Parts: sequence; C-alpha cells; structure tokens
Amino acid sequence: MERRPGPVRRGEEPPAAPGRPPGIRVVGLSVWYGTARALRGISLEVAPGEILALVGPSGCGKSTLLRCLNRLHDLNPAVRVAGRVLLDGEDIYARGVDPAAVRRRVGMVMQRPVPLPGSIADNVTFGPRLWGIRDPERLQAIAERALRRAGLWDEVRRRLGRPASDLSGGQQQRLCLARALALEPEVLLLDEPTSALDPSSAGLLERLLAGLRGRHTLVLVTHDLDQARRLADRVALLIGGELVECADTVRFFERPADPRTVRFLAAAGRLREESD
Ligand SMILES: Nc1ncnc2c1ncn2[C@@H]1O[C@H](COP(=O)(O)OP(=O)(O)OP(=O)(O)O)[C@@H](O)[C@H]1O
Repeated sequence: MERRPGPVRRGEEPPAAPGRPPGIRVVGLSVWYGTARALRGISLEVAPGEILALVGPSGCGKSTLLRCLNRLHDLNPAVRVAGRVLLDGEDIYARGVDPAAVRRRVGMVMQRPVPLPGSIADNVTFGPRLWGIRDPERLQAIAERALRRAGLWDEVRRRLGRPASDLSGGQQQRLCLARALALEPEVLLLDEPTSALDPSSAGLLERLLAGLRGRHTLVLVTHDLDQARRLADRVALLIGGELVECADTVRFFERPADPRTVRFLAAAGRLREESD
C-alpha cells in the first residue's frame, strides 16, 4: 500500500495526491492557557480513515485538543503545548516541521461558517492559490471537485462569481467544507460543524461527512451524542481536561467501562436500562 510522506519540512512542496489517510497518535498531550491547564496528559489513537468523535461537558477541552492536531495553538503565544502528536508516526511538533504545511495536511471546519470576503470561487481556491497554484483551469477544476464533494456544486455552478456572503448558512458551511477539501487534506478536524445549522442543513452536512470516511481521517467535536452515535467509529470522552474513555461507538454507548462515562451518558439520557 502507498505510504504518505511524513510532515512536510520548510521549503518542501507538501503532498497533494490522496492515498491512504494517516493514523493519528496523541501521546501525553497537555495544554496550558497561561497558567491554567486545559488538557492533562491525553493519549489516544485515531485509525486511518476512521471518524473519531470527541464528546464531553462544556469546557472539558474538546476544542483545545482538536486545535493541537493541526498546531493551531501556535498562533497564540499564551498557549503552551507539551506532548506529541504523530501523523503516521511523525511528530508534527518536531523541530523543523512547518506548521503551515501541517495545516495543509490537516484541514479544519469550524462551528460557524465564516466565508472569506470575495466570491464563492475565490473562497474555494483560497488555499490552493496560497500554495502557489496560479493556472486558472487547474484552479477551476480544483474548485469544481471540492464543491462537488461538499455537495454544493449544483447549487452554485452558475454563480461562482457571486459573493460567498449571498449563500445561506447551510450553504456557507458546505462552502467552508469545500474550502478545506480544496487542499486535499489527509485529516479533517470538525469543531461542532452542524451546531449552527438548521436540522435539514445539519443532516445534509452529516451525510457528506459520513461520505468522507475512509478517504480522510476525521476528528469531530460534537455536543450531539446522537450525531456521535450515527457518524463515529469511535468516541472519546473528555472531562476536566482528562481522557476518561475512548471506545468503539457501540461499546461506548452500550457498555461504557468507566463510571464517569456511565454518569455522563445517564445525565444526557443516553444510557439504556438493563431491561431494554
Ligand atoms: N483562548 C483561550 N484562552 C484561555 N482559556 C481558554 C481558551 N480557550 C479555551 N480556554 C479554556 O480551556 C478550557 C477548555 O476549553 P475548550 O474550548 O477546549 O472546551 P470545550 O470542551 O471545547 O468546550 P465547549 O464544549 O463549551 O466548546 C476551558 O476552561 C476554557 O475556558
């Protein structure tokens, strides 16, 4: 099987061809915002091509963990990250690894769709243009492919030059997905991607994400336990910055091992009674 190269070092062209997506291994990861510790020695693995859902009460550190996986905290000097994050065995925090190249391999979709100023096409081709692709035909092909994969092509094909802000909220979130997919990321991080959407747009996005399984490795932060159950192959529960349990989705919901998981699921009304 084709192996992808490791994290790209400064001055190298990042990999673009999709092959087997990488596995992720998080080892002893801790994060501090100033002196406040937000993550406490998290270790977990994400298998190549699977969807891992991160769940837990508000403030438990889900988004903090997600932002470690593409070195987004590097942009905030008040944040300290300790530990390792390995993509196919290579530490993305190793000396000489370019964070921008990591973020190309590890794309992200945020909770609220925030289109960039400019047209629909400009939004989708933003990343590829940043990485030096100039040929208009190539950019158009990239935009079409990404918009198709994000389920938006048929709705926007005749108005690619219109402002992205003209789109509905649900369309804007799919545009953000297209913008991330335009760089052919191997890993996709999703921070509550459907929570700001109406149920129909949320359902559509969820089906699109399910379709990405296998071609990308996905890590999804969600408060929606039904969504985690529908989408994820495995679920990880964080409480107070600690990893409580990481298990196959069915086992997580039906036979949780840790009493704190049992309490969390019971409080959310998601624990089936023995007699069920
Ligand atoms: N930029 C920041 N500066 C300071 N503290 C922060 C920052 N971001 C998060 N925190 C703190 O770190 C802890 C974890 O926050 P985080 O956003 O990762 O939790 P979360 O589980 O994603 O929460 P939610 O479900 O409410 O989005 C919280 O105590 C939060 O207040």
